[in-house]
Amino acid sequence: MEKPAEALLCDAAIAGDCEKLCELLAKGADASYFDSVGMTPLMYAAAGGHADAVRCLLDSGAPWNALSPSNLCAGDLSMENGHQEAFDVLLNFAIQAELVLGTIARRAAGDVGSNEAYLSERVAFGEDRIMDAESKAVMMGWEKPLMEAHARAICSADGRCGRILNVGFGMGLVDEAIQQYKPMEHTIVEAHPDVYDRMLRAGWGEKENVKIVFGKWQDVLPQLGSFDGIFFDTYGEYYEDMREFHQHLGRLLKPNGIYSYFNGLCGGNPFFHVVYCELVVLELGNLGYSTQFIPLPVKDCLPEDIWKGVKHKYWLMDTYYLPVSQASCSI
Ligand SMILES: C[S@@+](CC[C@H](N)C(=O)[O-])C[C@H]1O[C@@H](n2cnc3c(N)ncnc32)[C@H](O)[C@@H]1O
Repeated sequence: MEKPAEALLCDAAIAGDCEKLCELLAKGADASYFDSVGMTPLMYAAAGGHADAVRCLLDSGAPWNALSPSNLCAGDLSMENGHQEAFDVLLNFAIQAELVLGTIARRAAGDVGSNEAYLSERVAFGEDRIMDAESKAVMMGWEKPLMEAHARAICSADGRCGRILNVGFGMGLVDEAIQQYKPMEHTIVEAHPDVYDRMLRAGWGEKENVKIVFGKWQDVLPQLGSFDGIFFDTYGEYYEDMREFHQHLGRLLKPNGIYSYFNGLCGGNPFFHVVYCELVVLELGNLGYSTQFIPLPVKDCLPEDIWKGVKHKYWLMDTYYLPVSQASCSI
């Protein structure tokens, strides 16, 4: 008995047989098919490094972001197996797709998302974490070395620590690290009333060089001046919100200033993470900023039991890529 067209599609993808793939697809075989082990033809083509087959399947509507039962997408499989050409084809396609999708989503929504629910609910403060009402972690202590590295990056513009802005106080880890550099002025924007209350009780309101601005960054930006270093790390917001923040960098960041953000975008999947790193590079590039990533190993910060009691594991990779952005002309 002849196999179904989609099973033949998988066979052709495994073999990298583009002629057969084209023939099957032209006859209507479904490029988004998952076989009995949860794999798609695109995943097979990517795992085998068949770049032309990957192209052909993507052009026929194969979903680039479909996940296997082990939570791997075609891009992860090309990456894991060291197939650079197939990886590049997938990466370029994914970036274009997300750019288009973002534009469509913005048009449909009319505005960026909102984290009103998070801001109106209580948060719980633990020794090494802040949790929201749904048992998701707002901030965790394991990020301390990352926050110290972010502080170092944004406090070094022109070799001195001038005016610094941090958006999102959380556990105050990055702010404690920023204080070590004795900034001329240190502005902190925080929107959650419980976090704000806690920072006041911890004495942040009395520090001479610290100015706390309570409110959502979206609402308080007009009150802020311009800065030598800016760090952005909010919670419950989307990529679109950060993208919106970036539109204000031209006014907020001084010409030689340094901008960085918590790079947790798609922290659960290596390929999606690369796609979003590249997307930010591209979008900041269009705004006149050049971005470099400093790789930081984080495996040792994440012992097995770190996620105990946390509903969503927001970071699953061994390396953190710390972004450092500066106006292209100042580099
Ligand atoms: C992940 S935590 C920041 C952690 C911080 N970098 C640290 O070192 O501890 C995010 C913080 O952003 C705040 N936040 C969320 N949305 C915000 C908004 N729109 N404007 C200002 N702050 C916001 C949250 O209440 C939370 O305190």
